[in-house]
Amino acid sequence: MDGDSQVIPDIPKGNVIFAVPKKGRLYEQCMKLLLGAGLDHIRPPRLDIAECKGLPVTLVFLPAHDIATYVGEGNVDLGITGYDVLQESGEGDNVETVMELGFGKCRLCVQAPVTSAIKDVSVLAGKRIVTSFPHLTKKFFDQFGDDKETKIKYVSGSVEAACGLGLADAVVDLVETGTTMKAAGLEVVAEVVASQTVLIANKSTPHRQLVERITRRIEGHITAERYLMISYNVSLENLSAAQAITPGKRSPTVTQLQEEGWYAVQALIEKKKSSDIMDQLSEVGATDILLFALQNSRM
Ligand SMILES: Nc1ncnc2c1ncn2[C@@H]1O[C@H](COP(=O)(O)OP(=O)(O)OP(=O)(O)O)[C@@H](O)[C@H]1O
Ligand SMILES: O=P(O)(O)OC[C@H]1O[C@H](OP(=O)(O)OP(=O)(O)O)[C@H](O)[C@@H]1O
Repeated sequence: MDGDSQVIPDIPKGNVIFAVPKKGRLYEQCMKLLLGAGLDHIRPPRLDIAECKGLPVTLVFLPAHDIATYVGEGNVDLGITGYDVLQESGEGDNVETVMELGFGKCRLCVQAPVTSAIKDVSVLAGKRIVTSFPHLTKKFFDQFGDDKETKIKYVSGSVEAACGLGLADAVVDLVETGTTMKAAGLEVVAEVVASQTVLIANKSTPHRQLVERITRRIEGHITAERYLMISYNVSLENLSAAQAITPGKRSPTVTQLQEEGWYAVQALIEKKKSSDIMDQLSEVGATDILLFALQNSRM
């Protein structure tokens, strides 16, 4: 891959080119992630390109739906987009999924009007389907054989409106909470693919070391967001019960206190389980239970 892009000029030679969504659903969380990973940058007004401070990384802001194609074709080294977009792009052979990022979770589903009461998705083979994911949709309906050629039409957004407007018998669209689907009088008939946001890299990037460094930074930030450090004191007789509640990522740190028969324990715990864990520790006799946020981490 050629480091100096033909797509956007003025990219310093040797820089990693990292594509992130320029707007839409994933934008805010991607910006938070970049900041947390120390990829500080200033984006000049109206420009879709920014240099990172202190690292040879150029950010390019692109539509989420195009990012897998750029990474697959090698114009860009690294990218953040939905797993659904990666699958739709057909670039799986050229792109490595480096890491799942834990947000943007949704399901690409075949949806039909509730009034049609379709339970078996195969009855939609050969019918009119509207979607923003035509390749995945074709692949899905191909399982029912070539004889029933399903008529797949692409629209760029508001897919849920297609049945009500008479353009489609069913749609293939994303579902998260189901609010959009229900409001349009649709229901899920089948799941095509489950998705979340992923960090992807071109398999032949010449910047492997820098890509790995950025990956470790993002991983460190995600761990710091997902975990808390808990610390407590516990007597020897209750130590093993308490340790079983807080096994830590590898193992808890156990230190003997000056007071005979008492120990201080520190361990990482999942943020979402922290209240339950504190209750359980208290129940097995732990005292002085404290929780600390992590600023950042490297595992
Ligand atoms: N409701 C949702 N919940 C969770 N993730 C979603 C949802 N809708 C979309 N996504 C994820 O975000 C990605 C980008 O979707 P989005 O609708 O923001 O597209 P866009 O092209 O970036 O923006 P826009 O539609 O505003 O042009 C999707 O491919 C999917 O992975
Ligand atoms: O299950 P829900 O929580 O309702 O989310 C699903 C909706 O979110 C996305 O659309 P978005 O709002 O991004 O707009 P779009 O239709 O223009 O893509 C997706 O295409 C669905 O329509």
